Amino acid sequence: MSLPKAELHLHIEGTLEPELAFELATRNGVELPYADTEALRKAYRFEDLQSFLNLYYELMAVLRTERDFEDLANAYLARAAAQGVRHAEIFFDPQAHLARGVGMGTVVEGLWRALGSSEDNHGVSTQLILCFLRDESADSAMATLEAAKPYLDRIVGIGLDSAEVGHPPVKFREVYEAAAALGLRRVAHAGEEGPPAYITEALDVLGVERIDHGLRCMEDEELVARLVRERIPLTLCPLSNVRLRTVDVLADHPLPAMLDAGLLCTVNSDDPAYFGGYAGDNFDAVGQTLGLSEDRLRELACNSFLASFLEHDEERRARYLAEVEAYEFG
Ligand SMILES: Nc1ncnc2[nH]cnc12
Ligand SMILES: [Zn+2]
Repeated sequence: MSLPKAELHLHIEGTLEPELAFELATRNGVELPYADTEALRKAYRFEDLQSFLNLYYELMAVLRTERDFEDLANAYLARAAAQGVRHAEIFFDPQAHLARGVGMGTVVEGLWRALGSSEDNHGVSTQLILCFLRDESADSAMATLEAAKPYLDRIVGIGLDSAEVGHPPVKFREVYEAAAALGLRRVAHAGEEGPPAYITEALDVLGVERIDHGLRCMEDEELVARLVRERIPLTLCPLSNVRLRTVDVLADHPLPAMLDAGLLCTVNSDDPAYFGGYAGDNFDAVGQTLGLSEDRLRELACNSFLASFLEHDEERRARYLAEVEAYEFG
């Protein structure tokens, strides 16, 4: 669906399509434990978040040079643009690269080669969000923030991802405080597999402005009321939820109930190469399977721009919102 939209929950490493993975493996002399793209695609059957993360981290071995990160980002931006994405706030996972000896500069400069010219090349404005891996230590997160300091002009904010259960937000209190002092915006994954209490903690302890996923808020009526009252955006990822078995089937997804409750929901793709669809595919899927009306789809698209970190450019935001209003469904 080419309805104009912002993508606010997208891991750039999760856009690594099998074809590009093999191309980069060949270019860098990295051996992948899969015979070909077809064999790799067959590995894309996940039991839960961890089983996905195992493959996600394994395949990152092919990303080694600035050019690799540039190619990865350009491939994503071209696909996103074709599906109506006008603005993308893109996560990256530096710790997963630093651990392999790939430096912060290689990652950020490589991504920036694509992001810096994205408006001209793809018609997509972009921002970059550095994510900490919550299954690594708080000290490691702090060292990562330190390593990012020379690149802060390229980074709008910080996030928190990877294995959620057992790694509550409070573990990262100090690093979020340090990031806030640097003027960085704050988001965090919470309530994907973890309990509603992690959502509350992310708001109260980490001071986040958006919750990534947040699906499990629906188990706590008071929390839902608070999220509605405080207009906290949730960056939902419906196809991801099905692939990672957070919901059994898309038809059971709580998105309609969440919209009815007045939550500020957005629809995003998370790791589109792994979960069977980019942003527009997610919109198509919820439109068709959940029977969302055109008004609801338009509301989701408007929400994405309202929830974005575009305050510095209200003129642009107004232009994007006008594009949503003017969009004609086919
Ligand atoms: N859906 C997800 N949840 C947590 N960490 C992630 N890293 C990449 N995708 C993720
Ligand atoms: Zn995610």
